[in-house]
Amino acid sequence: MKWKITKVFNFEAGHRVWKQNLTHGRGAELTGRDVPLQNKCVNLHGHSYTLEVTLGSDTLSEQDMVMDFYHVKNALKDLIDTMDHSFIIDVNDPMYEELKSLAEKYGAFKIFPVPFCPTAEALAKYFYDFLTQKLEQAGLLKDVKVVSVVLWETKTSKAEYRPE
Ligand SMILES: Nc1nc2c(c(=O)[nH]1)N=C([C@H](O)[C@H](O)COP(=O)(O)OP(=O)(O)OP(=O)(O)O)CN2
Repeated sequence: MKWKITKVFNFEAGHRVWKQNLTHGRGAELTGRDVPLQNKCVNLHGHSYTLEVTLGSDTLSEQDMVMDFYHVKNALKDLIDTMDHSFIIDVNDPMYEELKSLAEKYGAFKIFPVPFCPTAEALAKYFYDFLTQKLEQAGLLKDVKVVSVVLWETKTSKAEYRPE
């Protein structure tokens, strides 16, 4: 694609990687047996997420833009506002029902249910699919595509989803 633009978003959210399995998961062979393994990401914890959304096009609009950054921001604004300060939880997580009833009982925290373990990889795809659907609904997909979504979970860890 000839042009690419990137918009960056920040939000805070909690989650837990209930599927983390450092002992038997992919790559376990790379960590020495003598290293004490702690699946610390199964704990409820939070991140200051940074989301980088890249759109691309081979043509520019009448305004000489791929798309105004303002519109990119607004396409994701409601979703980001909803996820901000929420607890992102997999509906398949064994703790889901209990955490959901706690959230309902006390009304003290909002949960954001998703149908997958909320790793950075899976969340990056979630944002990709959401934005692609928005572009499709607006009839924009013939001109503009989502090129990639990068999600920073910590200062040292990010995941990228780029299907092509
Ligand atoms: N491939 C993935 N691995 C891990 C994910 C993930 O989404 N994808 N997530 C986690 C945890 O959520 C964790 O909070 C982040 O992991 P990690 O980078 O290991 O965090 P640290 O702060 O310990 O990193 P340091 O660089 O050692 O400070 C786990 N793995």
